[in-house]
Amino acid sequence: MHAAWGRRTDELVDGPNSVHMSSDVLDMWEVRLQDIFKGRPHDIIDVAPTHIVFSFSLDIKPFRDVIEGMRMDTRKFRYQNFQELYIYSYRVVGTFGLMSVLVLGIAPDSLISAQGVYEGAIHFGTANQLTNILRDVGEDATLGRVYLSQNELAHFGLLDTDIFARKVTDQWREFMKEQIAKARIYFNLAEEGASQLDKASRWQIWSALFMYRGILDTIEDNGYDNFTKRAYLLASGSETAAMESIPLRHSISATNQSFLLKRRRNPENQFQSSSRRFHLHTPTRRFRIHSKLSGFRDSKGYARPSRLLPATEVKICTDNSVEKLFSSLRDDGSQSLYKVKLGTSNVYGSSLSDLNAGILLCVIDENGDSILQRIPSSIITNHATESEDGVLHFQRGSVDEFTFEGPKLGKVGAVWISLESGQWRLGSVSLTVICGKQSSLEEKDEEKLQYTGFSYNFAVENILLGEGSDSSMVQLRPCLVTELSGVDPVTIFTKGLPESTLPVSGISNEETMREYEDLKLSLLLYDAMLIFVGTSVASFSAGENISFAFLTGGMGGFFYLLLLQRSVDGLPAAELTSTNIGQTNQTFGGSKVPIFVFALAIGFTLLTVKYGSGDVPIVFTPKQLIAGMIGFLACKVSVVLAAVKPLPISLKINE
Ligand SMILES: CC(C)=CCC/C(C)=C/CC/C(C)=C/COP(=O)(O)OP(=O)(O)O
Repeated sequence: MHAAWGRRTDELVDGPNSVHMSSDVLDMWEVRLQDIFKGRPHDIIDVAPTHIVFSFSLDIKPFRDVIEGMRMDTRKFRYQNFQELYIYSYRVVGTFGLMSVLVLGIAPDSLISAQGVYEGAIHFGTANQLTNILRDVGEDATLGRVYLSQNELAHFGLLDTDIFARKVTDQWREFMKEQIAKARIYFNLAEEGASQLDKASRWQIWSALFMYRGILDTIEDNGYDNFTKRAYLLASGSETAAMESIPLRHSISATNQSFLLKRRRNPENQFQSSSRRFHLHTPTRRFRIHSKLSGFRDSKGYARPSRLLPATEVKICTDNSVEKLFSSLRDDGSQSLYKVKLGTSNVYGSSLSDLNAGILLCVIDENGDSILQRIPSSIITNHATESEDGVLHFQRGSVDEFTFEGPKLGKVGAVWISLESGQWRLGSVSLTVICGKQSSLEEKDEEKLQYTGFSYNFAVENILLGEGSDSSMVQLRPCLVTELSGVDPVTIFTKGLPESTLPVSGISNEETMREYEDLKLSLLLYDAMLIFVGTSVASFSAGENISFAFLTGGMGGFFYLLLLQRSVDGLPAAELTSTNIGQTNQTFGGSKVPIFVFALAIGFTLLTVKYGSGDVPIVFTPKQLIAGMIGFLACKVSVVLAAVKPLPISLKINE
């Protein structure tokens, strides 16, 4: 909770929107915090904190104190005495220590009271903050900030101006010696508390204590010149800089909440910025929030993931993994298998821009029961045989399929999709959930286990998430729910639903074919209408012969269109698509030949009736030739009409 929430809070002051930082923003942040504690997360990244709050029965007080620390940071640039500095240190770091104890755990055979351990944690925060302040005196001075007790400075005859002058004087050295001694006292007090932590967590805290203490040693080694030299841990060099860049908050959350908040270090961000505020330095910004500050979401209209349930890690969907998952699926109906298909848009630049980032997926059922999953951009499986090993996901035009096992949810009401950092354009989403149903005795004998499930489709149209977009998260509600049942769920999982049951998302083959069929039929109908109208007009205004010539030309044009359509249908692409369209093709496949034959029959009948008697000489006047030509050209006019406004005939027929 504290890691993810702290990181987001840190973003407010250090992130891209920090320029908007104001007391209003902090007030809003506090409202969001209260909502988390009421079980009403505003967005996907609030889901994990909400879960942790309820799982560990966390108290809201330290979180409020963090926000208060931020308020201090926006308005307070001088600290009169150590007391003020202590309060500030507690708020921005000690709070984190306090919250961590619950996650780290106290040893059952602890020699001191729980309160003593909590105090140790606060002391660690104080020691760490004092150390950071001493390390960053020079950097803070360039920002016009002095995080040192004014009274203590005065005690050594020092003023702010001495700090801005950046001179290592004797007074400064004496002052520094006293400050370092004080920080060491707090480290010692922290160590007493750390020794009472759960055995599994102790080593982590001890090593952190050891590392942070090293900063004080380095300041001494630098002759107390913290104006122009930065004290790295242990010694200078890339290795130590890298050590420094693994913040404790980070490693604690990674160890203890890994099932929820897996993240990697960003190798680009190895150096720290000025250490004030939360000291959640650059590497911790893996959970960057890209929503603009104006983008605080109104939670009305949003699904409420009020109860977060654990699920297994996400795996790449392969025949192998699906079979394994199904074989391990409990048949008491309490577990379900989930398969999610995430398509990345085809639009240029849609690929996930930050390869260290993951996609967050939250599946929320109608009762608020939810599963939160982090899907990394590349999943390394343990099985060397898996051909998909290390494949990069979320690339332009790709459709990535993942599976996981989780508790049985009710009907899915919504999914939330978000990305940790960078930018990504979502193209399509579908979700299939299969639940093993307990088989009856009779069925058990036959070893036939019935599976039930749902397939959910979501209408998605190239949704840009992250940088460059107003939002880092999207909520999708299912637009089509298909109920599934049967005895062979593996096929549905690996091969997907039969094409005919799939809905259209974007422009599918089926839709394209329907449009094509509409176009074809529109052409013929428009042409037939033009021939009919033209012939009628000609017979009233120019006589029978002219109208007959028009009709003959029109019929010629009609045949021409039919032949043209037949040859287009014969092209490989059309054949390919027609095999996919199933239903649509059946509707029109049968009628194509009769229309052609019917039209031919009418044409021949007309000609036979007209000329078969031998009364009319088969010689055409120029007027008749022109009328015939105009009749033929009616097919061209129908091409224009059909292109401008195709008649939606096939859709209607299908419906
Ligand atoms: C009983 C006991 C001692 C419990 C330990 C509690 C605990 C985990 C305290 C950590 C406080 C601390 C040093 C935070 C700084 O983390 P950071 O990663 O932000 O540090 P940085 O800003 O200096 O890099």
